[in-house]
Amino acid sequence: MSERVIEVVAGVITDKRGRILLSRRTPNRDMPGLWEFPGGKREAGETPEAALARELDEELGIRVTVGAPLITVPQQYPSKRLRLDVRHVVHWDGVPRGREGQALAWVASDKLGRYSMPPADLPVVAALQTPDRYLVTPPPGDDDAAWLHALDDALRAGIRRVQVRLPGVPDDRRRTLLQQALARCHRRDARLLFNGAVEIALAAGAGVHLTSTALHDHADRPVPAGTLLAASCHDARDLAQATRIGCDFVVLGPVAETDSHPGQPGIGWTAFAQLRETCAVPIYAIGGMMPNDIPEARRHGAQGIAAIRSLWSG
Ligand SMILES: Nc1nc2c([nH]c(=O)n2[C@@H]2O[C@H](COP(=O)(O)OP(=O)(O)OP(=O)(O)O)[C@@H](O)[C@H]2O)c(=O)[nH]1
Ligand SMILES: [Mg+2]
Repeated sequence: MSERVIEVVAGVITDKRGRILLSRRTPNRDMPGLWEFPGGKREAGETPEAALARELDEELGIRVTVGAPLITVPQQYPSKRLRLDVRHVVHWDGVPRGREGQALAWVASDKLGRYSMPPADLPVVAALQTPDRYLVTPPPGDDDAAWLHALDDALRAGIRRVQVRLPGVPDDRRRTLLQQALARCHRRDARLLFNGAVEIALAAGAGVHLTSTALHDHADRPVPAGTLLAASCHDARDLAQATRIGCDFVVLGPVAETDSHPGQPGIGWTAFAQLRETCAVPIYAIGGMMPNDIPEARRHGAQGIAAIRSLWSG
């Protein structure tokens, strides 16, 4: 494994209609024909902002104002390691042209998935398209109404992805709770994944969240395309298996110590980023995570955070 990390800066350039500019790699470079966010390698002594401005002038002939960081993706390729630092471009002068003979395309954000991209770009697309918070529900205790009320509060606060865990809840009550939770999520255009038997999730019309144990019970993707599939991962072996069976996203951790596992130290951000390098699946960081950790999570290649306590008010 090569130790030197290539620092790459790329830009998300969005037009007034919300379309994003992609650039196609030309035949004479590595990964020819794949679509990417315009940008390139940072030179020694250059800030990321200066490097991106220079690359976009060279490649597209535009002068840009570089805005907020979106995500930084550490990625191991067969022959190199890179860190892809993606920034929003807030303003530009000039009309983008493929100055190096490359094709360009303005693509609606929800159509980005139709373009073949390098592995490091999959977490970037996920960061553009999908929520930065994944709520994991606490057990309902003996008060279903209070639990549903707290779910409504979370949805009202902007949560759009929910993992429902109902350990030890008897069949009938579980079926009813799941239906009621699903109705609330649908009303807010949020997606619900059930952490439990695949048949129960599919029968209810929910997505599936596999535990790190259940993840290894499947040889193939156990749900149709269009039904969300996620898994809990702790190490590179779990991430490889999640990739093999086609998980749409995973959670990885614990990053920090959590109240639910006191005394068990987290893996920390450095190990998190090293694990993220080994795969291309979108990852939420879990374990002691709060909403104000999202920028740090994004800097280490996570698309956001997963949490119970800090995303649930009940
Ligand atoms: N610009 C850009 N590079 C990406 C993306 N995703 C990704 O894996 N890469 C990789 O990051 C590296 C960036 O190199 P580049 O070829 O754009 O570098 P450059 O513009 O400085 O060109 P040059 O090295 O040919 O002079 C390549 O290995 C490329 O495959 C992306 O979205 N945008
Ligand atoms: Mg380039």
